[in-house]
Amino acid sequence: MSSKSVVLVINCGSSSIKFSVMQGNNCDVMMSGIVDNVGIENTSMTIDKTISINLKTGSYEDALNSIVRELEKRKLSEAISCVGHRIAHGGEAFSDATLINDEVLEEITNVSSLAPLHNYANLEGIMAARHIFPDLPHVAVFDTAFHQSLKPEAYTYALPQQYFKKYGVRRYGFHGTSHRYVAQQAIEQLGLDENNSGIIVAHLGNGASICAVQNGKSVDTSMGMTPLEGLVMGTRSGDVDFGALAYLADKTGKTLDDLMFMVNKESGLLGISGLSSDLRVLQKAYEEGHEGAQLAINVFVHRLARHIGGHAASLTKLDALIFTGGIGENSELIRKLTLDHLAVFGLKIDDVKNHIRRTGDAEIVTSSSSKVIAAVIPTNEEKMIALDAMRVSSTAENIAFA
Ligand SMILES: Nc1ncnc2c1ncn2[C@@H]1O[C@H](COP(=O)(O)OP(=O)(O)O)[C@@H](O)[C@H]1O
Ligand SMILES: CC(=O)OP(=O)(O)O
Ligand SMILES: [Mg+2]
Repeated sequence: MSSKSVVLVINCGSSSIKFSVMQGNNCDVMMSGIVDNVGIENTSMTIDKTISINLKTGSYEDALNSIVRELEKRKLSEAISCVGHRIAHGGEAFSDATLINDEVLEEITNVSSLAPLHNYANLEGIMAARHIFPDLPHVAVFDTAFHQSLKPEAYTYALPQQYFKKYGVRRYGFHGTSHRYVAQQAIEQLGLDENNSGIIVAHLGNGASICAVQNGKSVDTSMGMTPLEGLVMGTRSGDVDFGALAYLADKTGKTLDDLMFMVNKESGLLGISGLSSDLRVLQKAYEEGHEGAQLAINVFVHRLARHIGGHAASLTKLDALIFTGGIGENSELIRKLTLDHLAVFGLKIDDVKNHIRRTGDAEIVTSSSSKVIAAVIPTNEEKMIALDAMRVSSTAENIAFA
């Protein structure tokens, strides 16, 4: 491997580290993997979806060191030129990817209580990686950055303004790296005009959100101050009347922590179906007539369609609706039910195109008479993070990526 020509991308979750090593010139993936159960029992690493290794349970740094040993075996660690880190929340401080230094770390720490489930783990990853690779540039890529273009009317909660001014309580939005990547791909692959286009991206994974993209910029999004607002998700409730939760607290004696756990971990597809948060399981049960699975999928689709309709109102025109994420890319059923629900916008699904296996490029799933195009575009957050890491570190450190 030629010297300094690859990028390491790290995404530290609450108990996992996802990583990718990419070639700097074309972002081809040379190695990728995940360490599961970091800091708990049964820590294990899976590499390239095929190799499974049991690890001694330890800290994030121990887990990262195990990853580095695997990189060394493949003679990749010497070639790393920069490290890109996914950070969920950047608050109002960051509207673009940023080279990490002590000041930036402090800023990230300051906003981390806004997304505690994600940011503290992200921070642990940065600390460990900086310790292991002290001489490399580390770049933070924020989920929230793409949504910093939202106007006050889109990000303001109708609460007393003092809470925004004093505590930063406002909508921030998430999955921005995915929305940005997919919107760029949609403009390129569907031949849209970057300066006159309206796109809605539906990122549907375990976490799910909608983004309205006008002329390449985010103008509205369904997640809020935390990644809880908006769509029905695997285990998250999405929108719910706060009055309902206050009533529940009163009736059951549940504390705020109990309720936070319920709406984040026990709700969504899992809570409604009583069966699973995994859409593959629910689809099978739906076909077999399981009432909970049918209700969960119907509520998911209803909420999704309603948010798509609402987000369309934040655009000046609607050219395309793009499905992405594990569900958006793979679930023929969810796309079919959602597009049928959206007939009011003149969307018409083509069942044959919707059924065709995905290839990696934009694939249109609507018929030629549909007033709006709907397409599937696979997301690639890791690639976007790698591109950002190279862009930011090459400017800052004068590195050329061959
Ligand atoms: N072939 C498939 N058909 C339907 N749903 C799928 C399929 N493959 C993955 N999914 C769903 O995608 C979701 C996970 O999405 P993903 O984007 O991988 O999640 P994460 O947000 O954790 O990255 C799960 O609900 C899973 O059931
Ligand atoms: C912000 C967020 O919801 O992320 P994820 O989908 O990875 O949970
Ligand atoms: Mg994902």
